[in-house]
Amino acid sequence: MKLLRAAPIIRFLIPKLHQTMSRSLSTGVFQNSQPLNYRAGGRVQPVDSVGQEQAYEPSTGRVIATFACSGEKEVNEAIQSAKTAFKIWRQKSGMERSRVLLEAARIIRERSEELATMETINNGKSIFEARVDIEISWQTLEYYAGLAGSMAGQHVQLPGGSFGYTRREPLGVCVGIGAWNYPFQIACWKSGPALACGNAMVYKPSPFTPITVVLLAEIFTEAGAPPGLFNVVQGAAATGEFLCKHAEVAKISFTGSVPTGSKIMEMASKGIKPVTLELGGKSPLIIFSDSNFDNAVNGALMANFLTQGQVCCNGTRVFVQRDILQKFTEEVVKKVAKIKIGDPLLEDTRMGPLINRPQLEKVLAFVKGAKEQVSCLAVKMVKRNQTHHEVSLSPIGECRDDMTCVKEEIFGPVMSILPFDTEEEVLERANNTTYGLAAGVFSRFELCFNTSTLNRKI
Ligand SMILES: NC(=O)c1ccc[n+]([C@@H]2O[C@H](COP(=O)([O-])OP(=O)(O)OC[C@H]3O[C@@H](n4cnc5c(N)ncnc54)[C@H](O)[C@@H]3O)[C@@H](O)[C@H]2O)c1
Ligand SMILES: C[N+](C)(C)CCCC=O
Repeated sequence: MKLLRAAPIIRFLIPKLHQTMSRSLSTGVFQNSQPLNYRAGGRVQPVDSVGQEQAYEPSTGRVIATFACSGEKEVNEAIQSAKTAFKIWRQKSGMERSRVLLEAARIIRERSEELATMETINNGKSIFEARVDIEISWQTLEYYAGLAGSMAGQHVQLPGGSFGYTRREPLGVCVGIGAWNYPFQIACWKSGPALACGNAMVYKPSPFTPITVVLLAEIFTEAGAPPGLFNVVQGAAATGEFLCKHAEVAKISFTGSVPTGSKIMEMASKGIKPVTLELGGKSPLIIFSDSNFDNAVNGALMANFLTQGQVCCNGTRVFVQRDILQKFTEEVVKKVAKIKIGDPLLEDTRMGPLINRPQLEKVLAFVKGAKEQVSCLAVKMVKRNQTHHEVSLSPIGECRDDMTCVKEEIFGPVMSILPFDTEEEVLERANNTTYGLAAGVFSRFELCFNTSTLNRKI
């Protein structure tokens, strides 16, 4: 049974204003002291390791966790733990599985402020955004809980009164490997459908963000999942490879970059394992001059600066119809200047730091390269914060399709603005990318589009 895939469409989420809740943690305080691996229903230290990693609090650059990367033996232990739970879980009815997922969703909702705070500390995104992430996380589990009870096979009438039927059966032990930009949410996207369908899971988060997924593992146990149903191994590429190559893994669900996705597919092919890949993007956002101007500007800001621009489906190639180009660029620059950058745990902060120093350097190199490619380029460095993982907001004026910053995924707060004249021209250019992930259109006309072909219906 395949894991279900989230719709690859930009959703212009309007974050809700949440009630301010009391928090015991502030920036610069949290220090992890517990094991970060999880198997057989509890936190454990790995039985072997392939090196060590450190996780940081991006807003201060402090090390908040030092942990061993799980070796081959520990990966095997986690898979055996999942196998044990699978034997119990696969016998449960959909309704029984649904109850556990609904209870997990309820606990997440109840603990959402604590979870959002931890996500902010380890990832750097503003608490304002992290709350939305946690809300989407429990909604994801609720959604799959809703499907669990109604999954059924088919009955096929055959000649002579015979019949055939199909059953939907779980695969077994599924592996989830996640990225660092939405640590808790990605773990829910993967575990929700896998567990709802009767599978067990071993999950490996990014070594940059090891903290919150272990809280999810504890929540599943508290919700009534059999011990071993959802396990966590920590580590980087080597640990991920042990997981992908393990003979008893039935399926791999991966979220991350295109180069890693390609390696995962290759490893999976050796064991003829099905894979689900959620990879990077360089998505177009097309703004026609007839669109509601304020909506379009706000949409472009969200599609470029959410989570400091570190979002897979961001609309980073912003195509703007030429007659509104100047007005649009001026308005974006004005609004970007007002985005409050700072301590991500403060209520009014809307942008925190990038995930780490290498990511910041990568982003700044793209901006520098863009300046070199176009002499009249307007790069607006609006503001930098004072911590060591500074953020620069850089809407880049009048880019060309052949520029590196337009072709490659930057994964940072950089918006490339590209003028266009006609609908036919922009559809051609929007689709001219090696990535296929999301797309957005602002217009007053009725539109239909998919990730590979954009068609405008009047
Ligand atoms: N499409 C989506 O839904 C989605 C969502 C979030 C992020 N992303 C993409 O993720 C990328 C950013 O995340 P990242 O930097 O963590 O990506 P990444 O590819 O570097 O790492 C992703 C995960 O893969 C692991 N990994 C690395 N090498 C591996 C290997 N050889 N074998 C097995 N596992 C391995 C990492 O440890 C991490 O857990 C961006 O490209 C972004 O667009 C996509
Ligand atoms: C659609 N969300 C909620 C912004 C999540 C996107 C995750 C991709 O990086």
